[in-house]
Amino acid sequence: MNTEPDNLFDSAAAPVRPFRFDAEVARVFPDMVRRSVPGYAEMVEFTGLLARRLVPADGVCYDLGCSLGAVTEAIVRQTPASVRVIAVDNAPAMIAKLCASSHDDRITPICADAETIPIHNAALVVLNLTLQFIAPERRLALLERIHAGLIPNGALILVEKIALPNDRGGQLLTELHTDFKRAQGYSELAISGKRAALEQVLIPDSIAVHEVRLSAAGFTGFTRWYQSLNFIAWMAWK
Ligand SMILES: C[S@@+](CC[C@H](N)C(=O)[O-])C[C@H]1O[C@@H](n2cnc3c(N)ncnc32)[C@H](O)[C@@H]1O
Ligand SMILES: O=C(O)C(=O)C[C@]1(C(=O)O)C=C[C@@H](O)C=C1
Repeated sequence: MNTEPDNLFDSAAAPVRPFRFDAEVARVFPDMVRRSVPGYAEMVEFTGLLARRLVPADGVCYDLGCSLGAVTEAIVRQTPASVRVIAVDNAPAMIAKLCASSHDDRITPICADAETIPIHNAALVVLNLTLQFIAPERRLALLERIHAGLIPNGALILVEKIALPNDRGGQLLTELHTDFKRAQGYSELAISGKRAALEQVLIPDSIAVHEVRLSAAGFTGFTRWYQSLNFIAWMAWK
C-alpha cells in the first residue's frame, strides 16, 4: 500500500472543515493512521491472529469500515485459503484504492453503508475504528444487526478511540496521545487542525458506554484484548 506522507493539516491556510474520508485522505491514509493511532499496526496484526483462532475453514468475515483493507489483508494472511472477507466501506475513494491494490479472490470489496449492508453467516465481524464515525443514536442498532448476522459462536472485534474520564489519568492519556503525534512528526498546527476537523465527526464513547451497549446488543460476553492510551480493542461473542 502507498506510503505518501500525511501533511493534510500542515497548511495554515487550510480551512477547518469537517473531516471526511475523501480522495485526499485515502491518498495518505496508511501514513495518517499509523502516525495517529498508537498501537495501530499491532492491533491489525492481532486481529489477524484472532481470526486464525475464531474463524472456521470456509468461514465468512466482514470488515466494516475497511478503508484500504489493512484488517482484511491481516485476516487473509492468517487464515486458510477457504476463508473469505467481505470488505465494506462507504467512501468511494477508499474502495477504489482497495480494488486497485488487491486482486485476491478471497476478498470482496463493496462500497456500501455498514448500517444497511446485509450481514449473513458471519464467523467474524470487525469494526476497526469505524463505530466512532456512526451517529451515536444508531450504534446500538448496528451492533444488534451484526449480532443477528453472526453464526453461533461468531465474534465481533471492536476497536475504538474512547472518551476518557476528565480526571488526572484521563488527562495524562490525552496529553500522551498528543505527545505521540508530536513524536510522529506532526506539527502543533496539524494536531490542532485535525482535532478541530474531527469534532462532531469522530464521537468517542466511554468504556462503560461501549460495554453496556455490547451486552444490550445481545453479546453474551466480551473481553478487552488491547489498549494503547485512548485506543481500546474488544472481542465480543454471540
Ligand atoms: C479510521 S477508518 C478505519 C480504518 C480501517 N478499519 C483500518 O483498519 O485501516 C474509518 C473508515 O470507516 C468508514 N466508514 C465510516 N462510516 C461508515 C459507514 N457508515 N459505512 C461504511 N464505512 C464507514 C470510513 O469511510 C473510513 O474508511
Ligand atoms: O485521534 C486522532 O487524531 C485520529 O487521528 C484518530 C483517527 C481514528 O481513530 O480513526 C481519525 C481519523 C483517521 O482516520 C485516523 C485516525
